[in-house]
Amino acid sequence: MTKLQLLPAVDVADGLAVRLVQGEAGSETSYGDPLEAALAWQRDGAEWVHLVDLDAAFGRGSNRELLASVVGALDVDVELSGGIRDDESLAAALATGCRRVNLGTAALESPEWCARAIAEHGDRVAVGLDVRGTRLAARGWTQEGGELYETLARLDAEGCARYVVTDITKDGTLRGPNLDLLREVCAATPRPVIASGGVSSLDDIRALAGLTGIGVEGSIVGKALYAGQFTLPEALRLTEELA
Ligand SMILES: O=C(O)c1ccccc1N[C@@H]1O[C@H](COP(=O)(O)O)[C@@H](O)[C@H]1O
Repeated sequence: MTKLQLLPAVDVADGLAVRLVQGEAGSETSYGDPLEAALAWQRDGAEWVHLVDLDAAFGRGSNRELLASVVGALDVDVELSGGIRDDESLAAALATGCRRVNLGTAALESPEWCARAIAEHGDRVAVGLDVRGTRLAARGWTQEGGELYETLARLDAEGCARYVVTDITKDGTLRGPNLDLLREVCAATPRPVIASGGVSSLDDIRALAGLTGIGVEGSIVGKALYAGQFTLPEALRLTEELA
């Protein structure tokens, strides 16, 4: 079995590391300094950190300089997302030295711009497919963004290298990942998929590792780590054992 990558999440709102429930603004629990959180994941053995500017995703502000300083302080790969929607924000995000950026709203609202970004930057661009049922969500998950499988077909045709698939209804709930959704998305695209939303236990990590053969490359883990459901070293050890 291929080793499942784990991407501990650091979502930032108003300068603090937070976790939301189902992406709802105002539902956050705060976990302090984002740099401390990211460095803790790195010390615990993370090979990736998933770093999100929630204020930029909601269109209510920006933590751009803070996130750039977090990326600069880390030695591990960073997937950076939130508010990357035009040439200027894309250039600034890539200039942080992150390994890749994750486009959400722009992939749905500015398909031509997104296609150009994919063509220019290859696998430094992933697209986040934030899903309720089979409908996509944009702008901090507050706006309707079209049909999942139509969008996936379009992005595949444009050469999108990778997808980050979040079941919004699971995110931050500790209710387990949506394995059926992941199976369906993997059946619909040949490109690798990063799973996101709902991970609550080492059994969930085991179940996700069981999907590497069909295209699940990794999983974002957020609330479960912050809430102490398991530790990152335990989860990393499990992915090694299962590989
Ligand atoms: O990650 C979250 O918990 C989250 C919650 C609510 C809205 C967005 C969220 N995250 C990520 O934001 C980017 C999308 O940003 P944009 O649409 O490109 O500005 C994407 O990674 C979402 O998964």
